[in-house]
Amino acid sequence: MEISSVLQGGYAHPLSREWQTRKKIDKSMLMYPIFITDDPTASVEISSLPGQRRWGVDRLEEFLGPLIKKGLKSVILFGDDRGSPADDPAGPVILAIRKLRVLFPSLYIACDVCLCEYTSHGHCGILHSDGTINSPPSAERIAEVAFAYAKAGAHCVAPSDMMDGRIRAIKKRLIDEGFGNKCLLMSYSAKFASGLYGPFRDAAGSAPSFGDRKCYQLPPSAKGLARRAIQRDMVEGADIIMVKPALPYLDILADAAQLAPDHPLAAYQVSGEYAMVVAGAKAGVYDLRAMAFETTESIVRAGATLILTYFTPQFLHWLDE
Ligand SMILES: NCc1[nH]cc(CCC(=O)O)c1CC(=O)O
Ligand SMILES: [Zn+2]
Ligand SMILES: [Zn+2]
Repeated sequence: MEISSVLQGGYAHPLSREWQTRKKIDKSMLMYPIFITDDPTASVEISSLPGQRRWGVDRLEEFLGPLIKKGLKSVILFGDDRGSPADDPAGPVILAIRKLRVLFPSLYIACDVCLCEYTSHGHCGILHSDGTINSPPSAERIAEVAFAYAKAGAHCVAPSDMMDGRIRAIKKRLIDEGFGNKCLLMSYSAKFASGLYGPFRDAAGSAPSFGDRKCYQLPPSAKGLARRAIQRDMVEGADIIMVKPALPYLDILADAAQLAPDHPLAAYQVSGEYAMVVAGAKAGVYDLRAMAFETTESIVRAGATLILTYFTPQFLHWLDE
């Protein structure tokens, strides 16, 4: 089947149908990033991300139950486990997907797909012996992991690796396996090599052990590359286009809204943006709530229909006031 003829994966769920329209910030636009660790009983503070924790599978009910009562609609799962492959059936992310589907049938479950949290070198793809990226097998491996998450019950797979060809490889794999009309494909399309991922790399244990990610994540000033990546991913079958980080890249978000007016648009307010807003408030520069709203409303104004943010629990509360 032609990749461009399969649209149903993008609106198979009531929540992904909501993301098809642009509007003011509301609870359905918030996707909460959570870190699943391999110790099932763990609940461990992440010092670089104030207020956020790593959670074991057995603790998810007490953690998410109250948030779902307040209106949490969706989460995106990140795993950290250098000792086992990303698609290990007993790995933390797959166990969490299965558990959440049973515990909270209405919760929309997206999964970040990458290799860096699971490889010894901490890079997002498979490397040649000289340390450069080997794209074709990387895309195939990423597609295999994405399919494993879809099969476990994920509503959405979201590759953050930035390997060339992975969107086509994943979409094709989902279609070939009969998941084309069930699982949404959200592409981290315009993902920049940013200094704002530091707290996340701490949390997920995914800092590269040598070198950096500049050969696959985009140079911060490369507007043209970002536009080409967005257009490429639309052609390859992405159901949602994402820009990441959010606040320093609002022009890219506005470009994406213009290049992809018919796609839902996601923005990732990343770990360093969150840490920055919290730190500024703590230093008395501004009020936390006011600045959380200002930054998020700016992201929506630039064109986002979906926001991945660590402020989600606080917004669920603030939006009720
Ligand atoms: N591919 C790994 C990944 N997936 C999401 C983030 C960043 C998320 C955040 O900072 O909140 C990163 C870090 C990176 O690429 O270095
Ligand atoms: Zn990742
Ligand atoms: Zn990665």
